[in-house]
Parts: sequence; structure tokens; C-alpha cells
Amino acid sequence: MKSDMEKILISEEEIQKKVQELGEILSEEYKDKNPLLVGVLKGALPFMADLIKAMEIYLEIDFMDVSSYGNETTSSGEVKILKDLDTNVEGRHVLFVEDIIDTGRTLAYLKDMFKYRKAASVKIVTLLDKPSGRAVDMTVDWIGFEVPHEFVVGYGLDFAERYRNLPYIGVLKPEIYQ
Ligand SMILES: O=P(O)(O)OC[C@H]1O[C@H](OP(=O)(O)OP(=O)(O)O)[C@H](O)[C@@H]1O
Ligand code: HPA
Ligand SMILES: [Mg+2]
Repeated sequence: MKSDMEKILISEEEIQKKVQELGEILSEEYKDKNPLLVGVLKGALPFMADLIKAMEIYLEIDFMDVSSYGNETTSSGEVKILKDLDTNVEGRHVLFVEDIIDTGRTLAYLKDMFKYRKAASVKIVTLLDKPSGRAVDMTVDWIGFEVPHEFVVGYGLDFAERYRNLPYIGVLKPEIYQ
């Protein structure tokens, strides 16, 4: 798989160091709050798994699976819920865990939905932020790394469902897309 990569943007060591730092910050922020960490499938899986092990506080986890509605044809930001939570979020401190915020549509929608469901707080931690892709205005509370306007893969992020298992973040060679 490494031969498919044009370049590595963020090494495994850099990711692991950042995840530990975020874990410490979030542990301080959420101690005594029994937060509910919500991973957005499938991309958030590796980050979520490492992040919760870096948090030494009481917490709960759950997952959602969503798919973007229409993409190019609509800018409504509507997303289809493929798998909802098993947990009631009323009065809970919810922390969404994402691999990447690109247009921002997925999380803008989920954030609004959880406020409507009366969560006590709704915040977002993302490993990667691609601000150049943003289509909707939204606040991201904690960001691991900013990435340039390129399609990135690895550590949860896929191209055609592949490369999620890479321990680093990189950019594929152009011929892989063809
Ligand atoms: O900010 P946005 O433009 O909404 O994009 C970000 C979302 O897109 C990707 O998920 P995708 O829908 O590809 O599903 P996956 O995690 O299963 O790959 C990524 O994991 C985020 O959830
Ligand atoms: O750069 C990306 N790579 C993989 N999946 C994505 N989903 C949104 N942006 C990206
Ligand atoms: Mg994807």
C-alpha cells in the first residue's frame, strides 16, 4: 500500500503524539461530566479507538452512521441517518469524534439535531480539518491538524473504501484515482 502513496502528510508518530495531547485536554474538559463520545462511522473508528484510551475519565461511547444527501445537487446540508444512537442524549454532554471536517455539512446537521434532542452540550473534536473545503459555517472545538486542499487517506479516511487501515495520513499518486 505504501507504494500507492505520493507523499505522507502526517506520520504515525505525529498522530499518536497529537491524540495523547487531545486526550489530556479533553479529560480535563470533561472530568465529572460523564460525556458521551459519538463516533461517526466509518472514518472515525481509528481516531475514536486511540482517543478514548488517552482519556482517563469516566465516559461512554456510541456510534452513528450517516450518508450525505444528494451532495452536489443540494446544499441543504441534509444527511440521511443510517444508524442512530442507542443512547438518549437529553441532558448529556455530547462530544462528536470525527476523522475530518471538509464541507462541514455532516457535523453542522448532526450538531443541530442534537441540540433539538436537548443535549446539555454538543462539541466536536476532529483529527483533521480542511478549512478550504468548507461550504457551511460551523465551529469546530478541537482540531488535531489542518490539511491542505487535497484528498487525503489513511487512519480511517478512505478512497473507495480502501486505505482506512494505514497508521498515517497521506496523499495518493494520481494514477491510483484513474
Ligand atoms: O465535512 P463533510 O464534507 O460533511 O465531510 C466529512 C465527512 O465525510 C467523511 O465520511 P464519509 O461520508 O465519506 O463516510 P466514511 O466515514 O464511511 O468514509 C468523513 O468521515 C466525515 O464524516
Ligand atoms: O480528503 C478526504 N479524504 C477522504 N474522505 C474524505 N471525506 C471528506 N474529505 C475527505
Ligand atoms: Mg469516506
